[in-house]
Amino acid sequence: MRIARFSHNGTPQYAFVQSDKSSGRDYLAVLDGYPFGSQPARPTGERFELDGEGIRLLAPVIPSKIYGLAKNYEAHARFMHSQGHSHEEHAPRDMVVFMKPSTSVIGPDDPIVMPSFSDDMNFEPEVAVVIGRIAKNVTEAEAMDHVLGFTCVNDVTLRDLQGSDPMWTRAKGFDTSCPLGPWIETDLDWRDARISFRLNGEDVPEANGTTANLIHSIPEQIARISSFATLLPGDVIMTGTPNAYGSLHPLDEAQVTVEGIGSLRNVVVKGQ
Ligand SMILES: CC(=O)CC(=O)C(=O)O
Repeated sequence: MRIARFSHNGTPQYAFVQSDKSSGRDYLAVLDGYPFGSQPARPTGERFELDGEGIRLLAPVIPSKIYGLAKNYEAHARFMHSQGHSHEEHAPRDMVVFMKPSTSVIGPDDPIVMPSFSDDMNFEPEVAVVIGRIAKNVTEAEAMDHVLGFTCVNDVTLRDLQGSDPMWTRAKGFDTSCPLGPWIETDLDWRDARISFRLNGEDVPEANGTTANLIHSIPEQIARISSFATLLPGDVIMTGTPNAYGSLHPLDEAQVTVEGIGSLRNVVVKGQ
């Protein structure tokens, strides 16, 4: 099932994304509430065409917290090293977790604003986990019961500041650094979710990968993070960049695709 957050003439609402087989069109079946918690939201009967007038998809959640995994794929760790962005040739054995603030989140088709204080902005396509139920000290075996679903994320990173600042707070936490969407897919094969990236409509095969190659699995990530912080409904975990990253410049179109979810598209604009 696909759960989208959208606005119709400015009012944000949740909906199931449904395909009408006879017309071949996609619809938003409006829900009577929030898709988290013990009372499941139900369709109200109202529906809109997905590409209808006045309809805009929004980031599927406004998380209280966004965690990110760094160097969670061996291919990515090796790529970072080959670019001179990391001293270590291999991925660290221990999990490396960082955060982005909620103000970094943007939705599908929202602009990524390249800050004037950076000359080196990179895309990082990833699978994002959306938490559905409070998770505190959960085991790996229990972890997936706390997940609502999955979405696409672009962990946009200012590589120059990642090297020069003592922390990654600016490099990974600036406004618009977390494009998220297009919706939450609840039925993903998360053990082998295929990630790909297109830049200005062209495939970037060296950025592609699959969650089958994760070093720390999704249940392991949830268990570890919930051992030091309470994960709330709507919180997001970015599971890691599978492979190469690359540069983004003003006017570039960045498109993250996860097979079984869909595509997240954003255009870069120059900031102040
Ligand atoms: C150091 C990084 O930027 C690595 C990262 O974010 C990743 O996904 O891996």
